[in-house]
Amino acid sequence: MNQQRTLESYPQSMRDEVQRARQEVADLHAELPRYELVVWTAGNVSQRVRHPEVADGSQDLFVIKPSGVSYDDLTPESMVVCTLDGQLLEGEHAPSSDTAAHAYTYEHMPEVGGVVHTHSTYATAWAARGEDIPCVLTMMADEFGGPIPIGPFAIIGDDSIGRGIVATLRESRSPAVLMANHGPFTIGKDARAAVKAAVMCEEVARTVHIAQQLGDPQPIDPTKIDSLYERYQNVYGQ
Ligand SMILES: O=C(CO)[C@@H](O)[C@H](O)COP(=O)(O)O
Repeated sequence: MNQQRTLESYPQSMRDEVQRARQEVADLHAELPRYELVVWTAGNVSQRVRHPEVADGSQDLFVIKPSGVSYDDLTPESMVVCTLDGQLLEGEHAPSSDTAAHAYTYEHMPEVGGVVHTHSTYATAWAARGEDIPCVLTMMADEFGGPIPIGPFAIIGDDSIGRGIVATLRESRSPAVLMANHGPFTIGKDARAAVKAAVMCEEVARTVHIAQQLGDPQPIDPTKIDSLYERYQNVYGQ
């Protein structure tokens, strides 16, 4: 009989990594209301936990927010641990309603270590319009390497949203996708990078919207976008 796996069946090194991820994901959720990216319980953050002894990723897990729990009540202990097929492995609460989307993204993009979903106002307004955010700011070239793409309309409940995220982001350098009529999903090497992408996505969505009210924003030459992206991704910072 197929034994129901539990976290206890993983080595201590993995359980230690899961505990660290619980703390990081709980802490990072505070950034979403702090940057006014969510209202009530909307939005969610997750982080992949790579199995230290199985390099092919097949035994990775991820830690995600519990569904519908107030941000004020989120703690490391309330976070939910899931397998890459989106099944609950450990947790007292039901996982986020977007768990399938996060799981599909981790399963099909092994380089992704963090996923974030928000309903931030300006990015979601662009998602409602069904239009890519054009790359007219150096900050967009830096962080997104080009336009922020629109993804397909997909209804929550199966892996449709995840499929749309992966299909869109595989064709773009952007770590953000605006799922049509829904809102932004972002990815990163870890959850903190995905949260940063969500913050920057909302910032440029607002600025480009304002620019369009003032006139016609001027596109940036693609070679300049490449140069800006390479610098920011490989030189900027410490
Ligand atoms: O977009 C949706 C629902 O359409 C979700 O992202 C909710 O806004 C947050 O759900 P939980 O993570 O609390 O289940």
